[in-house]
Amino acid sequence: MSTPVIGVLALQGDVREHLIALAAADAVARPVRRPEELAEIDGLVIPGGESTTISKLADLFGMAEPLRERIAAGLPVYGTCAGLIMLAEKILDPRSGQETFGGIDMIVRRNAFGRQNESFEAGVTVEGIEDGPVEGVFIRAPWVESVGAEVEILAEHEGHIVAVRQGRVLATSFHPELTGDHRIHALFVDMVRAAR
Ligand SMILES: NC(=O)CC[C@H](N)C(=O)O
Repeated sequence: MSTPVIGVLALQGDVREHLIALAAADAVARPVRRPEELAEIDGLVIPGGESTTISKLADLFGMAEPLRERIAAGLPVYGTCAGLIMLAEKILDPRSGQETFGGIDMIVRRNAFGRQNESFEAGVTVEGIEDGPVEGVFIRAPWVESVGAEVEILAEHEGHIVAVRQGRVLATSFHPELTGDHRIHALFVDMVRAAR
């Protein structure tokens, strides 16, 4: 089978780190900014950054609606941090005008672990990831406040949900793309392969 092509939503955030991690996990990775580029990818990563900005730019670039539709139609997606927020059905504390793409039946709380200076790293045991915990880098990280019946909880940190999966959509509160450990990207690449 040919190598899957995975886009990284390149409106704002740590796009480059995801491109590198995906390539290391044996995918063809490319930045995606325009609606027509969605037709050329087998899966999509929504990076970490600032979800209010990503939301605004997605509207401006005409990406919000096409993306919502592709995700609802089964496009495999992985969101980290701000990307996790963009995949929620509901944000507890949205900024005005902040909208999400949906994909996971969950309610998230932005900046739940504290502000920038309260960023931290911690080992996180993730369901389905072998060979020990991953290094969780939490930067103004959200947590998942609650999930619907279809959502699998893959990891918790201090009693808060920090990794989830619903069908072909995966999300983590933390940033594996910043660690050089590509196991979670490899899991996502496997999900994309299985969906083809
Ligand atoms: N590291 C991050 O992606 C931070 C997310 C940011 N706090 C937001 O609400 O979008």
